[in-house]
Amino acid sequence: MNNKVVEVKNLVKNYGAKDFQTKALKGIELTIYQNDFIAIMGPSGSGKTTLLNILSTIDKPSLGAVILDNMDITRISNRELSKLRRDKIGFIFQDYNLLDTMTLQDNIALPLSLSGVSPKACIKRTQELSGMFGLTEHLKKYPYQLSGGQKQRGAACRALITNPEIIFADEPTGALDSKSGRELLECLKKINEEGRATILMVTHDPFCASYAKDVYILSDGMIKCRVSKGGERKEFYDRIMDVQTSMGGDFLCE
Ligand SMILES: Nc1ncnc2c1ncn2[C@@H]1O[C@H](COP(=O)(O)OP(=O)(O)OP(=O)(O)O)[C@@H](O)[C@H]1O
Repeated sequence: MNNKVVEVKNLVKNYGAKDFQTKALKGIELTIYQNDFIAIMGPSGSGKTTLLNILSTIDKPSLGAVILDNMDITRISNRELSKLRRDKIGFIFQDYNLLDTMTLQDNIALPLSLSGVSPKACIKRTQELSGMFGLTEHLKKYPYQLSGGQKQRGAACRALITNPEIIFADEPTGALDSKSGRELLECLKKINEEGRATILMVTHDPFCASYAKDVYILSDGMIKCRVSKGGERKEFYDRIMDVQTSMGGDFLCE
């Protein structure tokens, strides 16, 4: 059995004051093991973003715990949080979040250089990762000279460069055309299969989710079911679609 990376215990999130409360998460229990590739799906308003924001330390829960490295990361100091975000967690956002004034190479290497790694080692690691993501010839370019797909693959390299314990991805293909989305997902799948990344992504897209190994369906702030891969991706996609249909239609955001 693989090691536990993140343990989510009885996570509750209520927004607003007592009389006008929205119960966004109603007691989520979830364990993420090393080398998992998990997709969280669910209808609009089911709590996906809320869950991801709490797991990735952007927001705090009303109740419950998120254990990473024997620490409850919902209760640590800001200083410990910065270190945790820098060393242990990688993020891939829908809109890339690359810095416009830096080349792709410098963008990818940024988390490493901030950690004080030598320029030579930064370049070596950047070249290795960017090669895996088909970006070698684009490293000297600035973000405005790159396609959306190239930018997002660059953002994935930046998320991976410190070898974080876990990568959180928020609709990573949301702004990409289908070909670029597929290229990104193939890269993430490969790096996960090689045992180099544990990934949790939120998506409303069954095609995107079918690249994961397990899909958790959120509904009304609770995990309603888990669909695990087993066979081929296409067969997994069909099963995800079946579950989606059986739960009353598609999960597309409005
Ligand atoms: N800052 C907030 N204040 C009050 N209510 C909020 C806030 N953020 C989210 N909510 C509510 O919490 C519930 C869960 O929202 P959340 O954004 O997590 O859903 P989601 O599954 O990510 O939806 P979508 O797929 O549309 O992005 C919704 O009912 C939403 O209206």
